[in-house]
Amino acid sequence: MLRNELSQTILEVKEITKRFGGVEALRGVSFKVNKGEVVGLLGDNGAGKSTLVRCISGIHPPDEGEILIAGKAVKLDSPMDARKAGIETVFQDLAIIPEFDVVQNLYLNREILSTNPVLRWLGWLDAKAMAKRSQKSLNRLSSRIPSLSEKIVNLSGGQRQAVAIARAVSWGAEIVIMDEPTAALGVEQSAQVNELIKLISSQGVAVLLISHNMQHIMETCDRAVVLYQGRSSADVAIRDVDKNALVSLITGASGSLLAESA
Ligand SMILES: Nc1ncnc2c1ncn2[C@@H]1O[C@H](COP(=O)(O)OP(=O)(O)OP(=O)(O)O)[C@@H](O)[C@H]1O
Repeated sequence: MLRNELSQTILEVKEITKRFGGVEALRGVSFKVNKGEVVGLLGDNGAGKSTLVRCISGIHPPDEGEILIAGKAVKLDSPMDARKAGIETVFQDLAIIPEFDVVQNLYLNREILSTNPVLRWLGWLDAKAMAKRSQKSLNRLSSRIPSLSEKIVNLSGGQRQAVAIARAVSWGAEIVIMDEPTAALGVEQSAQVNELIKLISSQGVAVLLISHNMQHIMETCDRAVVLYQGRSSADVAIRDVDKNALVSLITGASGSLLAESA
């Protein structure tokens, strides 16, 4: 049974430390995320959440510590390294181009070239193949995007999130990190994003969710990891806490609460 549990750990962050000059933004942070699990990454302003996400996304190399994917230590020197390791990050700006349509955004920087050798040589894209695969990615997310040829600029905030999440998943992500995915959304669209998160986790994709919205965390996450002044101060199952307890952990009022085995 222990072996089964271990084999389910998709991401492990081990004793990560990151300094910026004299500022120690992360001080030996450790936690695990299992396959298909939704874990909230919580912490007050300046606690170290963004720095930790940047370390896991290959943007900031940590000064000390290790990142393991499926039990194997990985060196993430660039966002491409992280992507190759199965880590996709959906940042708040979503990194989508509003003037491009859904398909163009799903295939940004990884367009499929035409199968015809001459057209391929000329750099022609296989629009049909891209549209087919895009539809598959979006179907997988049961999304309500009206049309693949719709420009992003015409989509709602929730639909844009769906496109960004679909792209992350269609790149074969084992773990998707989402930075405040519902911050700019209304109630109904937030609920749709929550549904998407639950859907991809039910398909085995792990999600690390940064949010200041306790309701969102309570509704969506299985577990929460709390950072306090650059340290992991709590690792709790959501079923064991309520909103007030989470807030106390974030503000440091409850002290440290680390699970024996996350
Ligand atoms: N590039 C940088 N250079 C210097 N200091 C930095 C840099 N990035 C982050 N820090 C510092 O590291 C600490 C952690 O910041 P970080 O942005 O990771 O926190 P956070 O939890 O994401 O906060 P917020 O919720 O406000 O975004 C802060 O003291 C911050 O000032």
